[in-house]
Amino acid sequence: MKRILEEIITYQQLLVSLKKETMPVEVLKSFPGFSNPTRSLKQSVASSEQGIIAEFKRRSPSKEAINLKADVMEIAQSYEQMGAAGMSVLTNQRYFGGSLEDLQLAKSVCNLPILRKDFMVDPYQMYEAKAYGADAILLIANALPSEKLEELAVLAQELGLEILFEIHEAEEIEKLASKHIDLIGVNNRNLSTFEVDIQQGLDMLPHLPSELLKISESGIQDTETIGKLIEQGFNGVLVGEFFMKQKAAEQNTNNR
Ligand SMILES: O=P(O)(O)OC[C@@H](O)[C@@H](O)c1c[nH]c2ccccc12
Repeated sequence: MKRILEEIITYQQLLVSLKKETMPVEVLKSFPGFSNPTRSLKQSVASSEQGIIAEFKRRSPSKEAINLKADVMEIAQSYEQMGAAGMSVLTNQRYFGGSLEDLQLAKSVCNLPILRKDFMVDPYQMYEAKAYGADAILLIANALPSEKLEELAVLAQELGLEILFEIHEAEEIEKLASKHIDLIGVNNRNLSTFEVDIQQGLDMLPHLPSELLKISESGIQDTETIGKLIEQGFNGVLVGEFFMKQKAAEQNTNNR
């Protein structure tokens, strides 16, 4: 069942071992991004009405093409104009058609806090995230053992990166101490079957620590659903495909 997730993790580990050779941590530390102050995603979500984290995603394993020709700078600016609280950028090339350069470009053209959306498996990726301008990173409960999650979280915090901790089942919250969590993401999509169940995410709300900011992630396809999720107790939402498809449709009409 966990096949695709396992495949991605194995691939990530291999990729990281190659990158460590070509771009050592010492080099990453010399990137200008390293001295950037953090734009707080947590504060931005907390002070925003709907806490929208808008995602940049060209394709995905569950959908293939979403918006292959998307221009990251244009979209970053339009997300900011639309009033998003933050932007999530997929940096995974193989499965999502994204890159760290996309993240760097997004960061450079808007003032939104930027989340590096990727499968984090190694401390190296924390340095990389910081170097390319991320303000926050994603840690997926289901992807790693507790000890590894903690190791990555400690380093991320040392580097000034905030943490969005993603769970799919309420019990997974126990895999990482809340002192390491800035935002908790409830993924409505099962990463093994790709099935989406927004109600299941809503049902988890009473089981989550009340002091943490809660984000409903994935499968949100209209503004009514955003309103409903916020009304029922989420502090924010993470929306990718819906916005990226809208942008693709706008592009088509403009080019006609
Ligand atoms: O495009 P959607 O259905 O609105 O979903 C966005 C986001 O939640 C999704 O991309 C996502 C959630 N968790 C992830 C982990 C890795 C990669 C991607 C994701």
